[in-house]
Amino acid sequence: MVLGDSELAGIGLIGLGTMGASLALNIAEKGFKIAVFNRTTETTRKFHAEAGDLAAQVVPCESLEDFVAAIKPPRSVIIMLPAGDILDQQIGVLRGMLDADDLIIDAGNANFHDTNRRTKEAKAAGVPYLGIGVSGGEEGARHGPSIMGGGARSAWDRVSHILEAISAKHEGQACAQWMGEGGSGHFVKSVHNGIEYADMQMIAEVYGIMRDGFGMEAAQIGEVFARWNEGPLKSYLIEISAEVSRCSDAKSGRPLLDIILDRAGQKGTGRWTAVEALHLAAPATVIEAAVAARNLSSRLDERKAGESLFGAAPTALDLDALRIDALEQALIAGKIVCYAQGFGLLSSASEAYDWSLPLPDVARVWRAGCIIRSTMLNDMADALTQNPALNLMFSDFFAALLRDNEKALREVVAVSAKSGLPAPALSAALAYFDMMRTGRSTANMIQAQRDFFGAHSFERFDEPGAHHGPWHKS
Ligand SMILES: NC(=O)C1=CN([C@@H]2O[C@H](COP(=O)(O)OP(=O)(O)OC[C@H]3O[C@@H](n4cnc5c(N)ncnc54)[C@H](OP(=O)(O)O)[C@@H]3O)[C@@H](O)[C@H]2O)C=CC1
Ligand SMILES: O=C(CO)[C@H](O)[C@H](O)COP(=O)(O)O
Repeated sequence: MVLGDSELAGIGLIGLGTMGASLALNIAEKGFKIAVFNRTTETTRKFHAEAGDLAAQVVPCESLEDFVAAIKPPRSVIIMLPAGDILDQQIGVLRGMLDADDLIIDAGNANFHDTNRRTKEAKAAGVPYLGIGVSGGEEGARHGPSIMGGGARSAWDRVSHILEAISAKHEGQACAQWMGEGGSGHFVKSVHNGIEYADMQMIAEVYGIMRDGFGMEAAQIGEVFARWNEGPLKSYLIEISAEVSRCSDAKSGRPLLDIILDRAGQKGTGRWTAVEALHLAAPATVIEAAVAARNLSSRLDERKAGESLFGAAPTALDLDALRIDALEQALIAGKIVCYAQGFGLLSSASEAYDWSLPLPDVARVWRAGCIIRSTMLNDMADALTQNPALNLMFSDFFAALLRDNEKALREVVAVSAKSGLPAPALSAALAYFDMMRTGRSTANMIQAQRDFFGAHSFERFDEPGAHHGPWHKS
């Protein structure tokens, strides 16, 4: 296939799966001619055949050679494949066919350590590389995702007009931004996903209280979520929780939610976030609890064995013991804590990796297009603009909101604990809140124990320096 100059595409995309296909159509729709390639040729043909009016903007390629030849140099190529070795293999093959100034953009989810490595490898080879996080699922990719860029600024500037054009807009502002060097964009996306896990888990916990504690039907629960979506919790995840709760199964006529197996999948992004939080000693306990809850959910047989052994927890709640409103308020408080931890983690990483992550801009980029978009993120952007270094929980706006809702979080965690209804993420949020407002903690006991068994020393309130105890060991 030999194309004339005017027929060449301005950009290329490899991987026409859920995200890649939607992103390619979005790019085409915004007026950029795009060459596409997919491992399975049939998918490329089908994609082009179904592109409708946009087909003219798409150059379908059945070989990588044709794909490379179809893009105008210096080329920009987006790769939208599963994370890991697959990506390294694709980069390896592609790089061998590209020119030195051709830009490769990994737009899939990636462990930021891998992106750091790939960026270094690209730099050593003198070729440009970007790792960008894209959020919004299939719909977002098609009509406007949130985009978190990472890599050399000069490489970002080459394609920023395209990425901004295809991104979601919040009050006219593009939700696409360069976050910093190397793997920073993928790190921000990873934390986005960690927060996504935590938001989803906390919603699932209040769903459990309504289902198992209050004995509410899925449709009734859906009405509650829909109502909450008109208040401070207004967000995409609450909106879709209402929708999935109200959905019926065509086959059985039952609520679809009631026949979905309670075993959560995961592709690893939440785990990457939790692992990195531990690595950086940044408390992200709500995210960690959410990742653990997914891991635990997959142990279906073990959970069933546990139920046979210990009996299911007594779950029936006295409706008077808890108000539905308290669940909404608990979610508000839990959400604030979770985001405070998420932004704290970003701040720790920014310092550790010398990134200068623009935290207010992270909040801004998350306001539209992405899975965790919510009205609260607008207030977070404002609070972080005032003071990006301050724990979000301590900002005037969120401190006031926490004061109003903390009691309900405590009430919900206490009642669920007493009733045997698991609420690990909400409990983690409450424990963090309580620890963060305890000036005199119990770590003096830990220090004494450490010094006792390992001569690790401790500090004193009344004297500087390192001290040892007069421990009498037998
Ligand atoms: N789904 C989502 O909501 C989101 C996904 N992402 C990320 O986007 C990326 C793509 O995800 P998604 O579109 O959902 O995935 P899909 O499973 O829908 O598509 C995967 C794509 O990768 C191709 N592929 C798989 N294995 C190979 C291989 N060994 N060599 C070459 N091509 C291969 C597939 O080609 P073939 O047709 O030949 O199988 C297909 O085009 C991932 O990194 C994911 O984490 C990011 C944000 C949201
Ligand atoms: O990045 C995403 C959303 O933002 C993807 O949908 C991702 O796959 C979600 O993570 P998991 O599969 O682990 O639930």
